[in-house]
Amino acid sequence: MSTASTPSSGAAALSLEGVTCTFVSRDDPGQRYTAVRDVDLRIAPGEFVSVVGPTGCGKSTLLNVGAGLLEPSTGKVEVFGQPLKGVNARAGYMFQAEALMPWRSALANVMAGLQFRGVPDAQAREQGEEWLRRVGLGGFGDRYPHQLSGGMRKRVALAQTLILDPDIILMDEPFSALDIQTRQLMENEVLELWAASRKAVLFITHDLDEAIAMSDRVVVLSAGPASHPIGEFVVDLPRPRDVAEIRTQPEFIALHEQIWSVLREEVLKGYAQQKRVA
Ligand SMILES: Nc1ncnc2c1ncn2[C@@H]1O[C@H](COP(=O)(O)OP(=O)(O)OP(=O)(O)O)[C@@H](O)[C@H]1O
Repeated sequence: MSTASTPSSGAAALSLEGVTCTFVSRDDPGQRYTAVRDVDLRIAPGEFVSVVGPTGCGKSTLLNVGAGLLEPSTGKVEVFGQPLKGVNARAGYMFQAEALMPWRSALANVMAGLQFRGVPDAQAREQGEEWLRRVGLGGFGDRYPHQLSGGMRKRVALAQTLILDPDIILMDEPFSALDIQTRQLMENEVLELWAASRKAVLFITHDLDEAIAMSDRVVVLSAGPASHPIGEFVVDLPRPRDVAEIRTQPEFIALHEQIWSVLREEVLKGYAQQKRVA
């Protein structure tokens, strides 16, 4: 197994150490459910890390911990060497669900974060237009979310996240609702934008192909309860990458086989659990 360690020099952009999260059980309020247990996860500045694992294993839970939206039951969370208190102000998020404000145009959506930060309107507008151009939506600023396709809405959401220039980008299955062609276009766009500014990225996905194609490192989580990392793989495929083309490379296929051999059993366990619950 090409086990990896994060570059150790300097503080991690995001570091989770011994993180455990327990919830009141949804089935039996008298019981507690341990979603993740004793998780260590470090993302270096500029590193693109994907977390894969079976459905319901705790991927979003870890992302929420990194975002500061969920306080772990035990464990330590640090952002650039500082303990995280409250919401992670150095992070930007992109979630699976649509987060655009339907009453605002695309441009107004992209500008919103800057306006909330008190940036004067004219400046926010200028930057908003620039970001819409960067995500290929130059002429669409006055459209409302319902007038845009799913892929275009994702581009607006991407611009909305990146305009704030976060040092850490947290993405929770951002493209899972898109058709495969649009999805691959968006993945390539994200890689291009990432290459230009090299932020730390924590990317959550179900899709192992997507994880390998995008990342520097793939972390595999075990099935829950008490999910934890059971494998870590360095992806040393050359960049820039085209996510559609790279899948045909022998190195990609070999790595896919290697990771899948670890992930497969966990996916089966996760699936069996879901069936029991259903
Ligand atoms: N607030 C909560 N209260 C109770 N249980 C919760 C809560 N949040 C998450 N869980 C449970 O913790 C486990 C992990 O959930 P999480 O959403 O992190 O998994 P996931 O790997 O992101 O799932 P998916 O792949 O389906 O998106 C699940 O069993 C879920 O039901």
